[in-house]
Amino acid sequence: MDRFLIYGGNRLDGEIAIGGAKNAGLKLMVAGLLTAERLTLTNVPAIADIATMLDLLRQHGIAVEKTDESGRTLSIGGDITSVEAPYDIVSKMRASILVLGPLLARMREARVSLPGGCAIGTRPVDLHLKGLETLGAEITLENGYINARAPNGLKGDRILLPFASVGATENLLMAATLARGRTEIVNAAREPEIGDLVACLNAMGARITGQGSGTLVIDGVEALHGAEHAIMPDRIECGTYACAAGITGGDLLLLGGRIGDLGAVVSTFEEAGIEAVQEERGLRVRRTGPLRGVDIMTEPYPGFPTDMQAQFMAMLSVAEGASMITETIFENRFMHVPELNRMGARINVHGSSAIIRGVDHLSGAQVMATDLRASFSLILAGLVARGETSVSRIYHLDRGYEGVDRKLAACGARIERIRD
Ligand SMILES: CC(=O)N[C@H]1[C@@H](OP(=O)(O)OP(=O)(O)OC[C@H]2O[C@@H](n3ccc(=O)[nH]c3=O)[C@H](O)[C@@H]2O)O[C@H](CO)[C@@H](O)[C@@H]1O
Ligand SMILES: C=C(OP(=O)(O)O)C(=O)O
Repeated sequence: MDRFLIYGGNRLDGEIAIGGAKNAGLKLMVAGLLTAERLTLTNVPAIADIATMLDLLRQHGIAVEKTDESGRTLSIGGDITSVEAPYDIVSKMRASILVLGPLLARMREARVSLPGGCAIGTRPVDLHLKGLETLGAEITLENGYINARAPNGLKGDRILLPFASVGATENLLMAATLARGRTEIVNAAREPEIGDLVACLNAMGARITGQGSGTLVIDGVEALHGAEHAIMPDRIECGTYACAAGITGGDLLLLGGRIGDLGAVVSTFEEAGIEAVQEERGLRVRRTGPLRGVDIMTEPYPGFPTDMQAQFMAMLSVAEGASMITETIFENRFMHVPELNRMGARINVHGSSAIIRGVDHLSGAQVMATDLRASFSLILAGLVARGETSVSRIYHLDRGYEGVDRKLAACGARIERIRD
């Protein structure tokens, strides 16, 4: 199992290229199930989750080809020969559940393994299933699988989501593009990745309006056609490297980064003493003075994203004063706390809140990554810790970040990947 060795203390200066967004790319690949024609995606990141989604699409019989040398362009298309998403793939990556709506819409049946929980929470899919039932699907759960049928096709209706779930919004949105008549998704999630999916689906011939308003209106069409779409830049990768500039007191130009996608993260950076300015080539991020403690509550977009919580916690562990972070999206997303505390942080968790008392310095230690964003919080801590930090179980990190050691080292970090 690979690990990272980091020698802390260097300030980061330079440029880092931000890749295509994992949380947009995965759904855009799934959108390829909605048409027999070719969907071409560009700006595809080279991360493990994209490779897993590629396996899943191939399992459904879809041909996926890399059409340029760098592998950043994928051409997806063909006939669906299997409507089953098996446990061994779904258990590796929860986003696999998103094939359910498109398979039902196009093939009128689907059999998808229940994803189950993961390190950050129980993560049920009840809202996906209830919404599809509202569109006329018959759903049963058996032997750990969701069996879904819509023998007469799906039929548009009004769906009120009790919580603005990202995945449920995406699953229902894709299903509704091929349903008969009009579907309204009320209290739909407003994350920028959903905007990217809407843009691609509309380019494929879907009729969707209302993105960003909280209500999506979808007028179903007979069939979708091929299209070409560039995956949006990854706002979480961008925010993560912005934290690397912040914690090391550096100055980074995050190429391709877009301030407009960051929502509440921008004002939180400002409060903490970090300036983020949009430049022509990307987002310039630098520290303007000492790091200051801030209070954060995670919320659906445009609120502060749960996917940036762990990275901010690492940064605030060396800020002046105290901070409080309240996690409202997932019930178990503080797994990085004991590891940060092993490096000398002073963090106490009380229920869904963590109190972080800033310390003068962290010290290098052997720590273990527990999930994707937690992994990067340990790297951030390692970048400023005194001495050597070893972060193990970085397969979590490889799910969603490309070339971390290369990108950080190019800006002055001392980090190396050890292949044990
Ligand atoms: C691949 C991808 O894009 N993942 C993102 C997506 O995950 P994901 O799509 O799973 O996130 P959701 O918005 O659906 O989930 C948020 C909360 O709602 C709960 N819930 C969700 C669906 C449901 O049917 N029932 C239910 O109770 C979940 O358990 C969780 O506590 O959005 C999250 C919230 O911004 C991000 O942290 C993830 O990085
Ligand atoms: C939680 C995340 O991803 P997933 O939903 O795929 O687990 C994430 O991207 O931080």
